[in-house]
Amino acid sequence: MTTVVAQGTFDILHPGHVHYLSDAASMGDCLHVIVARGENVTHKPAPILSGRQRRAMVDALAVVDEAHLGHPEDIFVPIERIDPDVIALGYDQHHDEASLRRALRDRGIDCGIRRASPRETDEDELCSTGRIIDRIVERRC
Ligand SMILES: Cc1cc2nc3c(=O)[nH]c(=O)nc-3n(C[C@H](O)[C@H](O)[C@H](O)COP(=O)(O)O)c2cc1C
Ligand SMILES: Nc1ncnc2c1ncn2[C@@H]1O[C@H](COP(=O)(O)OP(=O)(O)OP(=O)(O)O)[C@@H](O)[C@H]1O
Repeated sequence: MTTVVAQGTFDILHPGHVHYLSDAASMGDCLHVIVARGENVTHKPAPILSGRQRRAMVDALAVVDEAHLGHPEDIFVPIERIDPDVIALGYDQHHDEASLRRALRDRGIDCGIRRASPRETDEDELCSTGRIIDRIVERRC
């Protein structure tokens, strides 16, 4: 039984998220997803939707076995609880694999790190939360 963990903000779901989570699910038998707390999303604008709503939407996807709202202070607490075999990072996620590997080793967590693939996007698809919001502003405001 191979347990995989994926994580992200998942604000306003789009096909890029579904691709990432399907790819992560294909790396094992059971997929857990950690949904970032709004206060910890510091590298881009804060999410529009609440953590509770983002978690519920991710949890409803068929490829996801269980979605968890992330820990507010220590990102390794849910990892210790889930005890995954693999952490699947999104293709463009900013996390540095070497430092993540070191932090996992320091905490005594034995798991691999893999990268998901990017999705080939059709011209009529918007696979970015930021771009979906830009289009809403452009067309409705
Ligand atoms: C292994 C791992 C575990 C994480 N666990 C949490 C967590 O418990 N709580 C949280 O708020 N963020 C957690 N994060 C951080 C966010 O998911 C991530 O840094 C970010 O804010 C979402 O980025 P993205 O939506 O741009 O991909 C974790 C990140 C990693 C790599
Ligand atoms: N087109 C895509 N192909 C594959 N994975 C994707 C794609 N779009 C998003 N993802 C994955 O889903 C993860 C979580 O997405 P996130 O919540 O950061 O949304 P986003 O749409 O990338 O946000 P934004 O466009 O506002 O930066 C991303 O880090 C990325 O790895």
